[in-house]
Amino acid sequence: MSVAAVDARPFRLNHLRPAQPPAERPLLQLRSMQEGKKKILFVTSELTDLIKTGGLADVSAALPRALAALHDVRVLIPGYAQVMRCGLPIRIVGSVSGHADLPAARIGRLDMPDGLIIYILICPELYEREGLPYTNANGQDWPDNPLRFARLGLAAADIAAGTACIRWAPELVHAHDWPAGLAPAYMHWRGLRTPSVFTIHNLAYQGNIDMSLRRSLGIPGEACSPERMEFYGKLSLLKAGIAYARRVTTVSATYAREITTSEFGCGMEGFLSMKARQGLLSGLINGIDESWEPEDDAHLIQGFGVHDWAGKAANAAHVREHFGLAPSNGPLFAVVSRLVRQKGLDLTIGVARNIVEAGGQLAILGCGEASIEEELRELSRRNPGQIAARIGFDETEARRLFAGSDFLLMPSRYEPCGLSQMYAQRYASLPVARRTGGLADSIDDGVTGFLFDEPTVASYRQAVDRALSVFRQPQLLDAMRCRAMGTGFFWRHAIEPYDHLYRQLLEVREVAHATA
Ligand SMILES: Nc1ncnc2c1ncn2[C@@H]1O[C@H](COP(=O)(O)OP(=O)(O)O[C@H]2O[C@H](CO)[C@@H](O)[C@H](O)[C@H]2O)[C@@H](O)[C@H]1O
Repeated sequence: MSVAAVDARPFRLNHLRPAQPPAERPLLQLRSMQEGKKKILFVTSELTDLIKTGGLADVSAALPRALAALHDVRVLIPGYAQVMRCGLPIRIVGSVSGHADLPAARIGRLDMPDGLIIYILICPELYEREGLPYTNANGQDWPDNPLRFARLGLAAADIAAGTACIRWAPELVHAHDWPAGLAPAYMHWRGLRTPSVFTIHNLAYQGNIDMSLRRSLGIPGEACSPERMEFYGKLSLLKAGIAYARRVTTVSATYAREITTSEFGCGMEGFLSMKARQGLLSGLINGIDESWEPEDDAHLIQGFGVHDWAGKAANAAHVREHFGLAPSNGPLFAVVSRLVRQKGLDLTIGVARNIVEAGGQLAILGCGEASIEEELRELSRRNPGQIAARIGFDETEARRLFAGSDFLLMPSRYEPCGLSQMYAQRYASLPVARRTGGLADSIDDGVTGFLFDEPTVASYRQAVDRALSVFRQPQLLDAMRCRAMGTGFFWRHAIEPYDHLYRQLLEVREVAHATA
């Protein structure tokens, strides 16, 4: 999850379809499914429908919808200016009182057209300002972020305790990334028995704050130890989530293992290893929502299906024209990415010449750190007609790039899961990616994409060469594209482990109640 500066425009409200129970399910079974539905509150700082800076927003929007057939999942999100002016009615349904320096706030309810219920934490002095969720327009963190996201965590605890007066109380709270890390903590400090799950989408963003803020956030003294949320002399909101949640998940099995090592653990490897040994840490791979359908995606210039590459070519022609690339029959490589060090753009700059010398072209869409943006602009200036970088955030162009490109470049230094490589495969663009995290778990090397091991230009170049070689073999290219399109990483195939986890935690709770 990003703290980098990106545009956060509202997205099409209807592009996510709710998961439907299969039509042939007998009525009785459906009724018992309804009865078995558990009330779950997602706590998140981004949601694609309303505000997005990266993959967290996609998961926060798609996973509750995919789970809707099994559970009553609702979402709590801060009432940023972009959320408050989303154009849909927000009804005030409750309120939460102040605590320490956290101001009182109101709870609004937003019913999305597809039925998803979103609770909005309305607190104008904390959230209604021009800028992005974590930063101002210049990319600097909001100085009151500790207060802003502590308020989010405490509101979740208020809702779980039933003190927010919204006439709905979750049986389980699922908090995401550091901005929601204090939700399980406040629940614990309030003595609530409602179980909580905390998901790490990106361990590198930790929400570490000054210890002197403890009192103003209403954090008790017991929290300031290495077994809790103290982290090298600071208080870490991410570590609070890990410490106090009943279970911790991250977004792929490989990343779950990686973060217990010093290479990927960002200083928390010891703490996470302990959680893993206790059986409290697991990796559940992300999915993609049902809108990723190349045959009828309204964003595309022309739809296409397997073996039918005319539509793909139409999108490629559009991309070339839109990006100012010369007409060509050569391979088209794409980058759709937040521009941060994690994503390895420096490595892509290192292989760019190989691509161009082999007759390939490169179209880059992204935004983020100013220095990386400038390096990419410079790369584009040096290779007119062959390499083009568009700095910005654009959902439609991103989809057209996935559809029009032959290969997607994703040389991430680490990647908790990654969604872009899943979108690309669905749209028959073969990912060239580092064998790490969710990239290793979602790309079948030589079958649906190309993996390389070391975060070096030399290792990456070998994978790019393999991609170029496949491009010269149309039958093999066709076969790999068809296999990639068939991988179908849809959420409907990925929700079962979440359902299992929720039920496991709730059963433990019911047994504890029964024996109390
Ligand atoms: N300029 C641009 N214009 C339009 N769309 C753009 C864009 N730049 C990026 N995107 C889109 O933003 C999303 C990025 O999601 P990723 O999962 O690939 O990475 P991110 O690092 O943000 O997410 C973090 O959280 C997710 C969710 O768990 C993990 O998958 C991931 O590994 C972790 O780093 C994708 O939907 C992508 O298409």
